[in-house]
Amino acid sequence: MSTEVRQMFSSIATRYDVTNEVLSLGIHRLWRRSAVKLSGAKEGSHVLDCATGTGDLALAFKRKVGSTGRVVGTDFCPEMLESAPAKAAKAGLEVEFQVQDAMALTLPDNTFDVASISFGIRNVDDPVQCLKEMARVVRPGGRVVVLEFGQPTGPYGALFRFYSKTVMPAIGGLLTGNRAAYQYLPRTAAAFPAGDRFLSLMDQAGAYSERAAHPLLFGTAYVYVGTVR
Ligand SMILES: C[S@@+](CC[C@H](N)C(=O)[O-])C[C@H]1O[C@@H](n2cnc3c(N)ncnc32)[C@H](O)[C@@H]1O
Repeated sequence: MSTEVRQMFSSIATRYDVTNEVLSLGIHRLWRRSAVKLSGAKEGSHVLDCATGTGDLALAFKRKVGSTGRVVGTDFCPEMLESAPAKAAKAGLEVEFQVQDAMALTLPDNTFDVASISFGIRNVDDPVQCLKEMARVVRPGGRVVVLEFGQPTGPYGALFRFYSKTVMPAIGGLLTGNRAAYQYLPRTAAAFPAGDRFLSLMDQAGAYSERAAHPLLFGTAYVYVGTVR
């Protein structure tokens, strides 16, 4: 499973950013800002961004933590990471990037104030293991922040499902040449436990003293925040 996921991301890596921008109408930037705000990261904080892909959330964190802070962006797909260092350099931001599997990080315990993952946790083989692993590398009292799609309901939800099932694969396929990837991404988003169901995964991880779900745009996405025991 993880090999197929890695190959899929590798095939869309060079077109990922432009496709993201078009398909989200730029809204992903606002969502990332919310994730950074809710993480409690401040000047000087040490942050790990898992499944960082092309590094957008890592860069948003670096803007927050400043030159005294440290941000490490990790992903298990080297091709997704490829453009990240140049993006950071262009923005004048110093971020470290490493190839790492979010389910088995080769980083010491209690290293970071915050660990984050955006639109990545639904792609890992075992989200509970990933939540444990992220908590392991965060100091007690620090936070784990997850940004992930939800399943909005009502008339807006119907519109969103139509958009995900038809518009996303068509445009994503056109821009990347991999229509299947843009069928997989909304399909996994529709099936992934959101809201209270994700909070119970956080409970199963047994690593958080508090956890909360913050809906964005009528539940189109959520920011989940866990305080590490
Ligand atoms: C939809 S992209 C999101 C990228 C980025 N976080 C963002 O918000 O744009 C999902 C990313 O998760 C990565 N990924 C999936 N499973 C992973 C794992 N087990 N360990 C590390 N990265 C993983 C993929 O390589 C891909 O870059």
